[in-house]
Amino acid sequence: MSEPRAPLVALDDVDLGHGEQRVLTGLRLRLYRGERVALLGPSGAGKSTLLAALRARLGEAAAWCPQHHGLVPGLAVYHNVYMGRLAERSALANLWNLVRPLRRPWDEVAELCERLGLAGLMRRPVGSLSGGQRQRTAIARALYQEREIFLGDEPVASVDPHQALRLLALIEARHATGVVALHQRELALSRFDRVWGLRDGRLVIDAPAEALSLADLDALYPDAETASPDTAPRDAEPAEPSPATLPCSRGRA
Ligand SMILES: Nc1ncnc2c1ncn2[C@@H]1O[C@H](COP(=O)(O)OP(=O)(O)OP(=O)(O)O)[C@@H](O)[C@H]1O
Repeated sequence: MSEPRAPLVALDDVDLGHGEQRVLTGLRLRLYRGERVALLGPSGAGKSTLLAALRARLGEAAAWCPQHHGLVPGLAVYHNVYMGRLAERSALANLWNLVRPLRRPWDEVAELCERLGLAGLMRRPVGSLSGGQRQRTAIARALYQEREIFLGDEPVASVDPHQALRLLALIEARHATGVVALHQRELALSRFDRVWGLRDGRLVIDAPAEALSLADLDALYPDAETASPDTAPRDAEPAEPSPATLPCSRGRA
C-alpha cells in the first residue's frame, strides 16, 4: 500500500491575525505538491493574512508576488526583476550589477521580460510604467526567484482578462504548486485545481474547482446576495453561508 501524500503545509485549528486582531479562526487546510489553489474572499476577508502565514511556513520554497508589488520605482525593470535573486549573489556582484548589468542575469531577465511583454522596457524606471506593466514586473521578479511554489496576492488584478489568462498560464508553466489570491471567480474555476474561500473569518470553501459552480463562489461575497435577479444565481440561497451549505465538506481537509 502506498504512503499517503505528505502536505507541504498543514494548518490544524489555527488562528491568524495581526497583534490583538484575530482575522481568521479555526483554520484547517492542507497544501499539497502539484496543486494550484485559488484563494477567494471579499476584501478584508484575510487572503493576504493567510498568504503571509503560508509564506512564513514555506520559507525559501516559495516565490512571492505581493499585492502592492513591492517594487523600487527609481530603479529600472531589469534591477527590480534581478532583486528576486539578490540574496543568491555576493554584495560585490550586486553592487557591480547595479552600475553595469552582468551578462548572465541580463540575459535571464531579458528572456522573462520577453515572455511578459516587457521587452524594450528593461531599462525604464518602474516609476514610469503603467499599473499593468508594474504588475508584470512584479510577476517577473517572482518567477525569476525560481522557487518551487508560487504565492501571489492578486497578481493579475491590474491587467485585462486576456492578459490575466496569459499571465496565469506563464505562472502555471513554471510552478506546478501555488496559491493565488484572486477576485475573478471564473478564473478560479477554470485555471486552478482547488479553491479556498474565506468569509466571516473562516475558511468556508475548500474543494476541487471542478466540484464548484459560480453560484457556490457567489456565496462568499455579501454583495452577491443583494445583486439584481439578472446577475444573482437563480438557485442561490439568501441565507448566511455555513459549513453545512458550502462545499467545505467536499474538501480533502
Ligand atoms: N499589517 C496589518 N496590521 C494590522 N491589521 C492588518 C494588517 N494587514 C491586514 N490587516 C487587517 O486584517 C484584515 C484582513 O486583511 P487582509 O489584507 O488579509 O484581507 P484581504 O482579503 O487580503 O483583503 P483585500 O482583498 O482587500 O486585499 C483586515 O481587517 C485588515 O485591516
